[in-house]
Amino acid sequence: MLKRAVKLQGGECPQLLVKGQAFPVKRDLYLVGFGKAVLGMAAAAEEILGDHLIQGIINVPLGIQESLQRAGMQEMLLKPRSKIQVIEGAKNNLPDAEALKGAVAIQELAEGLTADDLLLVLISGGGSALLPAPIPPILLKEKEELTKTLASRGAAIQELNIVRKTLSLLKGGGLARLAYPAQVVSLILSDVIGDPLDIIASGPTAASSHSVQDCLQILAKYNLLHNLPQSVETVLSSSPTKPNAPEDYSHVCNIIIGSNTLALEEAKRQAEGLGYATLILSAAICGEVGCVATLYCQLIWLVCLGFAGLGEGPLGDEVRGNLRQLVAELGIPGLNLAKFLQALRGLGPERPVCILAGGETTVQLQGTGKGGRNQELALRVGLELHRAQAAEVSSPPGRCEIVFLSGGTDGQDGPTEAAGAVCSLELVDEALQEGLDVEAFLSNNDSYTFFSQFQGGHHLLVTGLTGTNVMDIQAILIRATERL
Ligand SMILES: Nc1ncnc2c1ncn2[C@@H]1O[C@H](COP(=O)(O)OP(=O)(O)OP(=O)(O)O)[C@@H](O)[C@H]1O
Ligand SMILES: O=C(O)[C@H](O)CO
Repeated sequence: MLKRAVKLQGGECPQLLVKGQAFPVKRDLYLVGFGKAVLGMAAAAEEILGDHLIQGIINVPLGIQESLQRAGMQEMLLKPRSKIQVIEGAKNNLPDAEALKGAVAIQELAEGLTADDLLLVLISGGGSALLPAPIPPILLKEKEELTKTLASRGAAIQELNIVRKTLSLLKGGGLARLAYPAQVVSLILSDVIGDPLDIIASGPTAASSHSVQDCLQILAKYNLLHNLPQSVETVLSSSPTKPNAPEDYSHVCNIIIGSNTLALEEAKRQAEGLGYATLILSAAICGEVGCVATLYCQLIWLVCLGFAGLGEGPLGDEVRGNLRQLVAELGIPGLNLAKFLQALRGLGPERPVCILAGGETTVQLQGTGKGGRNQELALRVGLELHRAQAAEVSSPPGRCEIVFLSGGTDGQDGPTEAAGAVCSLELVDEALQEGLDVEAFLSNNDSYTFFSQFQGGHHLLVTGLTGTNVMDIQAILIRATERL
């Protein structure tokens, strides 16, 4: 994605070109980065920048270089004798001493820049844990404990990162302020619904749209306000001790070079190239995984009804009513369901249909099994389709072939080596023939174990680390299997 967005134009005064915007490289070009996908971004950037790059520092997840090396993904690794220093840390996405060391090094580099320098900042998901910079006297351990407790109490990423920004020297625009007066150009892979610049990796180069009040409200919401460490009380009660620097961000340009929306648009182009009539439902799918599975099943049923010429009848009306209720329950931001359903009406059985969507579901873990939200979603869709078919007491209206895929774009899904999984209408029956009870696996959140066993693991989606991280993607393929 970075190679598509970034070019360097040489000459008397080199220009960094990013998605049509030009930034003069007046003197020296520096690079910093932090996030799960930043190593691959830095490898691409290094190739483009060549000798123009003076120095770089990137903070990446512990062990990522070794795992990419083992996977033979050389294009995601820096060249030998690279000018970019790599610091690995934040094991299990939690800030640690190594990540703190890297954050200090990045802070020192930024503070030393002049008005003639250009700082390229590479940001991706996982960046918050990889750029810890607690405002003194807050200790790293205190900040880590606070954010871990918030997460365990169900705080959304937006809430987590508002608290992180308030307690950080570098988040919430702090890095950009420290880099002043250098030109700052941030290249961002968004892993947050809606691509909010000041929430992605806690917005180190974006003006924060939140206040200490917002932070206090979040801490109160999760019953944390009255047992905070003294250091956190001190910071919250005094005006944030950010370095004196201009409040304006005219020296900063934040550019999203990868997002779920961009990924879905590319997937749409690919699907249409394969002959599918393709629609994008949303890049903001959110909510409990079971409810989202029901939403997808109802959508699939509506397409099958349409193929059978029953879409405009009472059955179709019933399904559309269910969809409106589910979308309202999930609270999917920006989804215009009426417009989507209107577009769906235009699809007939003469062409196979592809429905694309993306975002991040939530899974309330009840069991002790192994899995991820994408594998769980695929298994739940398989079960929902089976139940809908049983309720229809026949095969789906109009005899359709259905395939559902859900995958994490970073190539990982939960603590497994799978990125996600694929299911079909026949999954539950075929599993039963192998003695596998889908409901039992789901009740134990054990989707990985199921897909590893079912049909020799062929329904597991295993991509390896992809070098990007723009949340999760779902693809639904529906084909009429007989002339209607
Ligand atoms: N056994 C399981 N079954 C279903 N979902 C699980 C299971 N174990 C963990 N999860 C879910 O996986 C999610 C963690 O996924 P993952 O490790 O891919 O990190 P992530 O949240 O996607 O991080 P990033 O956004 O940086 O990639 C958690 O939200 C958790 O609910
Ligand atoms: O690092 C983070 O804050 C999350 O991945 C959201 O960007």
